[in-house]
Amino acid sequence: MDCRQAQKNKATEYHLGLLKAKLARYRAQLLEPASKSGSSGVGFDVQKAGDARVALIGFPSVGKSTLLSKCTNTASESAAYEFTTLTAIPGVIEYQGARIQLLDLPGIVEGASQGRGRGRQVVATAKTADLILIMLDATKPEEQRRLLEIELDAVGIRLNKQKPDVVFKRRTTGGLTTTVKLTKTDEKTIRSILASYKLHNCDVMIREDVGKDFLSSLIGTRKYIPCLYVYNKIDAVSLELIDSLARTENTVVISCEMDLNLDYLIERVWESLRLVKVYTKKRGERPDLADPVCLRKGATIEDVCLGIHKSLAANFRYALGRSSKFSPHAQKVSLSHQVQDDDVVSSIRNFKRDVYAYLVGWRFGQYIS
Ligand SMILES: Nc1nc2c(ncn2[C@@H]2O[C@H](COP(=O)(O)OP(=O)(O)OP(=O)(O)O)[C@@H](O)[C@H]2O)c(=O)[nH]1
Ligand SMILES: [K+]
Ligand SMILES: [Mg+2]
Repeated sequence: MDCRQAQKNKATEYHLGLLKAKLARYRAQLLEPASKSGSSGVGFDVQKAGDARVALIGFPSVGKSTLLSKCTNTASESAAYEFTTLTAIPGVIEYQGARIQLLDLPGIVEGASQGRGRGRQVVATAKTADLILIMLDATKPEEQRRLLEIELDAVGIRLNKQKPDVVFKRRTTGGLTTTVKLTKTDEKTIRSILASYKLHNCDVMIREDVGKDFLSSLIGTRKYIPCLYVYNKIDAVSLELIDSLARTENTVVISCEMDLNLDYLIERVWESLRLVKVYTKKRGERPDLADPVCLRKGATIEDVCLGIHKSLAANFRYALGRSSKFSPHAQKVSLSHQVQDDDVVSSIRNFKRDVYAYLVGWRFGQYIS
């Protein structure tokens, strides 16, 4: 070996050494308790994109990155060692005309919510998701699922639970209305809870038999997020186990490596997101089926307008509603009118440059002009 080659090798070794040290430091951080200044409850700095965000949460090496690489055009490194993924990696699933952001995240460990390593950052990111995929290794003991639920619960994430039906408005005067009989708590307790949060000047309307913890959902510390439990690596377990897992509620079994059931998983993701597709249509033309506006269930004409262009809602007068759920005759509906899946929305400008939006019927995929 000549001298130059030896020097080159030395330089390479040096850089590799630095790189390895850096990686080792990152990996150590993932397991360290959080410092006071460092990893707070703030999520990774990844822009929300597309129509919905789905976060992958799981222990290390369950196959999160393998799944991202299989379902999207983004490659995320996967390997047999733990903490291969060190940050949030977004990919896009295109399905039914919707663009769903899938977020690959570092594996978390028990105690993540308490600040073990980057776990806080991971669970904080999960809180921004429209759907959480709890990814599990089918070859590992069943308790893994409960351990992850505990971590998410600790940061205020309620999985597959309905948000309490309570309306809350800050006002200059206060008032409490209950429209149902309360059995788990009483008005006096609720008043004292409100007072303890110094919420004297607000209107609270309780329309459900809530418990004492309803308030945390009101002030935003609780998030109600749908969740699917995804058992990976079913290529390595018995048929009996696969059978019983697959029959469990909100559960999908897959094998990333063998490409088993991945299409079905995406179908279930789509279903769980409960997105509503609304097609836009230019006057005299057929609706644009290739590029629907995707909205949350319960979305209104106003949301549709905002999804198309900001100015549309501002110039809005009324909409003519003729969705499949309504009579075949056009009728006026307001901005707050809720749209249905497969509705068609069309915008027209009249002479005064006012913008109207109206719905026309779309039934069983059959366009009624
Ligand atoms: N048998 C089997 N192995 C799999 C499957 N999917 C992934 N693996 C393997 O599991 C290991 C971990 O995969 P990763 O995708 O890196 O897992 P991860 O959850 O992203 O891991 P971290 O980023 O370290 O948290 C790799 O060796 C994969 O080849 C599967 O369906 N079956
Ligand atoms: K891994
Ligand atoms: Mg990974």
